[in-house]
Amino acid sequence: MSIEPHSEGFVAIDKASYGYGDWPAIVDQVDWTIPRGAIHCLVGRSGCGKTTLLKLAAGLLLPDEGIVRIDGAALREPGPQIGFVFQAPTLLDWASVIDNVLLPISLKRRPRATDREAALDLLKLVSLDGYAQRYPSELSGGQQSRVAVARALVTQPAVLLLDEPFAALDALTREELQDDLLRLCALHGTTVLFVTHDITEAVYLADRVAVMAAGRLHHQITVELPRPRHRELRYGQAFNALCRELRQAMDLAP
Ligand SMILES: Nc1ncnc2c1ncn2[C@@H]1O[C@H](COP(=O)(O)OP(=O)(O)OP(=O)(O)O)[C@@H](O)[C@H]1O
Repeated sequence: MSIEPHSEGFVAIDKASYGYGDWPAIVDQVDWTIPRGAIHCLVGRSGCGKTTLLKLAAGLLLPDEGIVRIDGAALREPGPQIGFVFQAPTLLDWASVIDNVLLPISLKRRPRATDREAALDLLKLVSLDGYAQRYPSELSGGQQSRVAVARALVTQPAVLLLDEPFAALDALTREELQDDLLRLCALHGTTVLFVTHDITEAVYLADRVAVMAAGRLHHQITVELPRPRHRELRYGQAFNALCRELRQAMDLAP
């Protein structure tokens, strides 16, 4: 299947290539656009270049060729319009949960009462009501991931980039966090690019899923399942057919 860029995109990756040092390109001529408020997932085998593409979309790396645009403006460095969630929650052990959530703000200025209220609201939305004064070591892995999601959203970024954020969690906790994420992103109209190894996670979350192999996007599927999404969806025929199609695309990719 050929990959046609959409004519409009809030996140627009245009013929982007990137190689580390003198090595061959790890991301190779990738075109991808994500409309405002859409959730796109990227799947692919280990080492195919997913994280590198995500770093290009975050402005953490600059493409050797091509360009990344956010809302029409060329991306030259990470900015407040972009939130990032990594695979490990990377919380500060010595700071309370609320101070961890407020970190992106306190790196720039003193948090105000309204920032604290926003952080407490986010904690409520990720089922951590009453945990604000706890410390990361007192939380389970799933709770730490919830704090990391709240922290990424505290500045209300227009774009949220996630790199296998729930990979280390058990299946039930992962499903709960997927629901939390969908709820939060729908609330703020956040545009999302989510990297995962998990085909069912990709289909459950996404409007569109791309398969990456050897630095290129080889296949894309549109997920036309209704929103808001509910757990029962995972047992339906349409859901399973999409998972099968994605699996086949991954098997066929070089
Ligand atoms: N800083 C770096 N310097 C040199 N090579 C790198 C660097 N970071 C990544 N690579 C190489 O780039 C390739 C793609 O890495 P990347 O992390 O983008 O893959 P990935 O698809 O996210 O993998 P995974 O699913 O295992 O996280 C790999 O071969 C990796 O060894």
